[in-house]
Amino acid sequence: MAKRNGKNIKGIISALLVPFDEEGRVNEAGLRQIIRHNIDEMKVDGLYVGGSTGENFLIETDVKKQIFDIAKDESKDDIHLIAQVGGMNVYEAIELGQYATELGYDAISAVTPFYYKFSFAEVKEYYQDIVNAVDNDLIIYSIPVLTGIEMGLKEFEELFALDNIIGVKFTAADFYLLERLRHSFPDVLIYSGFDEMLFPAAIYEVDGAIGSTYNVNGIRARGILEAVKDNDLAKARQLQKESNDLIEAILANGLYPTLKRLLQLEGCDEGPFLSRKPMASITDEQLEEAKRIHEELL
Ligand SMILES: CC(=O)N[C@H](C=O)[C@@H](O)[C@H](O)[C@H](O)CO
Ligand SMILES: CC(=O)C(=O)O
Repeated sequence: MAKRNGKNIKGIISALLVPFDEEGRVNEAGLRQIIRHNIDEMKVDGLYVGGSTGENFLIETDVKKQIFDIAKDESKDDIHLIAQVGGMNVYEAIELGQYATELGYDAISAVTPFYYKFSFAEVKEYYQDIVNAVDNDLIIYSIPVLTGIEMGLKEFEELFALDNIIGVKFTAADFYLLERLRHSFPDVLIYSGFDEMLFPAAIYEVDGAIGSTYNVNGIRARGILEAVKDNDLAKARQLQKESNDLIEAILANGLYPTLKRLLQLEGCDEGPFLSRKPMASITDEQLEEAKRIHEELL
């Protein structure tokens, strides 16, 4: 029986990074350190497990389950857990959704299916199939720049009308659509998906933010949400500026390898922090730059 805690998930949620070893296996000790770093140092409200940031589309179903297990075991009930289960295989999405629900995940999330140019009718049926089969709350993951699936107000309205769909991780720079969604669906949970645009998203009263850089920049991000709530826009803008100096440098140096290196420099030091092939692991030059980023921008 699902706990149905989805509606409580607000605030800063890190998209969990996963360190791999030379053979592409999960470095469990390192992963546990990253989870602890998020909880103890970044003070995050939750973790988004199995996202792009976790290199999730590069790994096997049983490894996805292993990562869900480790995240639950390490974080217990201290924070909210969202399991990203979506992909191009709806049967796998259902299997993973049921698995994470059994483990006690507060909600599941599913990216829109990608690669083939699916029609909206196909996308809707995909979500319908998942919520029919999984007894949990579901957060849509919309990231058109990577999936090619663009949805407007009408499409979101149809999806939000499905039972158990409670929110959307909105990873787009379309602030017009964001405003229309917020205004039209005051009870739907909306999470900002681009960390570099958290401040403007917060002005439109998103419920929280889900992103990769919160693994290392969670404190500033929380500061942005709080400053906007307190109507201190100058402070929020300053924190976004500092965050974006950091994010710009991270993106230029390679997003996931640099984030993993920054975590190592923050003391998550157990075992290899490699990427899953075909994603490249960090080079010596990138290591040097990560050191500079750590010293000057974090
Ligand atoms: C593809 C990807 O990683 N997207 C993340 C969330 O959706 C973001 O957190 C970005 O990584 C971040 O905003 C940097 O661009
Ligand atoms: C939220 C994000 O970065 C992800 O898909 O992992």
